[in-house]
Amino acid sequence: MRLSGETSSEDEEEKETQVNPHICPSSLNVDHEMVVGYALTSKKKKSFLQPKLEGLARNKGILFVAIDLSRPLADQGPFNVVLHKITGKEWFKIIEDYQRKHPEVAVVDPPDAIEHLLDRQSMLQDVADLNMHDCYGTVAVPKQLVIREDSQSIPCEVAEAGLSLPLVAKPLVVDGSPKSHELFLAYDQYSLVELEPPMVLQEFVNHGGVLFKVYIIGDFIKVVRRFSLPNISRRELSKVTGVFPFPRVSSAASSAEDADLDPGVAELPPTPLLERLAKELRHRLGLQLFNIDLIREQVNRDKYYVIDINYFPGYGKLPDYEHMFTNFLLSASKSKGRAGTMGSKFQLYMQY
Ligand SMILES: O=P(O)(O)O[C@H]1[C@H](O)[C@@H](OP(=O)(O)O)[C@H](OP(=O)(O)O)[C@@H](OP(=O)(O)O)[C@H]1O
Ligand SMILES: Nc1ncnc2c1ncn2[C@@H]1O[C@H](COP(=O)(O)OP(=O)(O)O)[C@@H](O)[C@H]1O
Ligand SMILES: [Mg+2]
Ligand SMILES: [Mg+2]
Repeated sequence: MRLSGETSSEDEEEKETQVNPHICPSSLNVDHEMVVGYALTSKKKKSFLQPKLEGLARNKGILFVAIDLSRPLADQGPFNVVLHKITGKEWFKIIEDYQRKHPEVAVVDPPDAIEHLLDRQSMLQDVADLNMHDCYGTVAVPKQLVIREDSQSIPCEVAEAGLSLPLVAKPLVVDGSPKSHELFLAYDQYSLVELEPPMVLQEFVNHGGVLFKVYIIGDFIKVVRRFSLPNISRRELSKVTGVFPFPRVSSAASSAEDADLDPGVAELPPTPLLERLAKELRHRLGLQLFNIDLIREQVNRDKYYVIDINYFPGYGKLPDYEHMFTNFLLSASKSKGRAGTMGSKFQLYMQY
């Protein structure tokens, strides 16, 4: 279905996407199949809700409407789908209450499932439990240790846990703040006392300097290559001491898609492995929108490690995300509608 009065002219299409997002959808004179309420930070809105996405969505009968955080959610809508990426207990409670009162709405995703990804220890727990050994490769988590307080005890704890150097030190909590992405490389365990807990210490894995970002949008999977930290040789390790901050090496600006890479490094992970990993994690995490940072061990090329999982990542930089996302929204809304008559327990299973 289309918005009424729609024409094929690009200019008009552009104008129509500018519909005031604060207008109550029921008051709009439009013929839309579904309304998607969204609560996103201005940064996320800018990177995700691009005119091309809004235009394509409108052609498929999907209208995006901004949720006004200063007004009760119950007074807004009606929505078929609610998309959100706002952290904080207050918002999580609002969205949970809303889902209880409106089981017919597909809330993407449930706050308790998102919360699981806000801590770098619980984030990787489900991968550790996966037991993926015979699927064109093995998928694991690098050995890691959580330090909650008292940095003086770190050298002992690292030795007791049997962690091998070098280590990557990552803030335990991931809340979208720049601080939660301030990571360090540690060449010796004694220098770790300089760092500020709470943090995770994770074994560094040589992986040829390229990382795979595996994007999941419901049933859709898309993988891209990004540059990452280069290998660290034994020689370098024996000569260097200290902890060193490093910048966001695998951001969108570090795409390795067009780089002239060694074929052994560039080769994408096997599709069956990615499909199984994505399916298992969707099910175990109870999430539809996330990405996985995956690296392949340099020496043992059928060994993969998940090092990071991000909720509602930067889809806007993914080629063709508009098609995948709009199709996902249509199916999320439909499966919720179908399952709505079958009781809420069943709805969850219907989505996987
Ligand atoms: O933790 P890592 O692995 O770095 O993942 C980040 C976060 O998902 C960021 O989202 P948020 O800031 O909401 O946490 C996202 O930024 P955008 O939302 O601006 O796209 C980044 O996109 P890239 O910049 O494409 O990497 C993505 O790489
Ligand atoms: N265990 C590891 N071994 C090798 N490189 C790693 C490891 N952990 C992180 N990195 C590198 O550090 C980058 C950032 O780490 P990540 O855990 O993804 O944190 P963030 O949430 O800030 O993206 C990764 O993209 C990768 O380049
Ligand atoms: Mg990452
Ligand atoms: Mg991350």
